[in-house]
Amino acid sequence: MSKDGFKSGFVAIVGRPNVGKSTLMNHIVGEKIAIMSNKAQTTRNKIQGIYTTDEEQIVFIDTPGIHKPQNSLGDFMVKSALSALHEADAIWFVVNADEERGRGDDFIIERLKDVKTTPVYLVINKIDLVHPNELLDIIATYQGIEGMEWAEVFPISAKTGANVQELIDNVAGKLEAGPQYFPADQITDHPERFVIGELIREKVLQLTSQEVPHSVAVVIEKIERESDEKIQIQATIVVDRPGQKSIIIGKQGAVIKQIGIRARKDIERLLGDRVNLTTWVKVEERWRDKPQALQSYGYSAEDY
Ligand SMILES: Nc1nc2c(ncn2[C@@H]2O[C@H](COP(=O)(O)OP(=O)(O)OP(=O)(O)O)[C@@H](O)[C@H]2O)c(=O)[nH]1
Repeated sequence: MSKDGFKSGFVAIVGRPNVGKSTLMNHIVGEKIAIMSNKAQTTRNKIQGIYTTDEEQIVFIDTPGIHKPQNSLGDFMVKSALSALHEADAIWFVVNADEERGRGDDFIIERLKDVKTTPVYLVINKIDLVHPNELLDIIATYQGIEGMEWAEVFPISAKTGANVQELIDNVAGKLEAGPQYFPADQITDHPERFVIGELIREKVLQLTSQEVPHSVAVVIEKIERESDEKIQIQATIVVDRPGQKSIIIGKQGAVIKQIGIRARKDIERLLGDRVNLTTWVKVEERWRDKPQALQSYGYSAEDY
């Protein structure tokens, strides 16, 4: 649900193995991570954790494609990892204060140089293991790298929590107004389901301007892997008047076709896979008055 003044966005966390990404996630979102990482890996760009307050929601994503040596990657993997980075609102590049900058770090920095539009944070973790006097020298080894500019530099300790809240607050300050993609306390088997619905809903609203009220609901009926590189998604757009249905469908289906094309592009970026999206429009009169309908469309009664 969109709330007035609510902000949301996506933060991609990258860094070579063992720098403490999971520990950082754990510190930020606690137990929820265990639930997230137990989920079958249907997507390549995994949602790692979700941080929600009354004012904002940050969805943390992992882009495994960027961590692997290039020769073992298909073009598609690289592209999808990179497009996820471009689409994120911020990137946290996590390094280890206790170890020298190495090839694994440089490999990722090379990829990050291509990301021009998203702010990249240098997050120096494990500062509890080094003397504060050493910090400036450590930071210096990451500065002045040609073609790489850090939007912010944050020394932290994921283990003790030092400076982590400051890091979160800083990135939250950069987010734009947006919907609460996930319920604050509920992580489902398919955490992407809600976001996918919101992406489709957004396209409906964009393409029908004022003619279709914000109350339109999108139900994701099915998310199924069709092949190694393709996911089948079936969505139903629910409206409460036949007139709205014809607006959404448009002349000879022109509008619904555009909705599908635009939503599919965004969903592909989110999931890092190709998507086959089918959308239906259904009229359910006064669905918002029916508690049962509300529940099946993913809203709880308190939302209205
Ligand atoms: N002292 C200290 N140890 C830390 C800190 N953050 C993480 N560690 C330790 O570093 C090790 C690696 O941490 P992980 O969180 O598993 O690292 P990761 O980056 O998620 O590693 P991969 O899952 O392999 O990518 C663990 O033993 C952590 O306990 C920190 O701030 N200080």
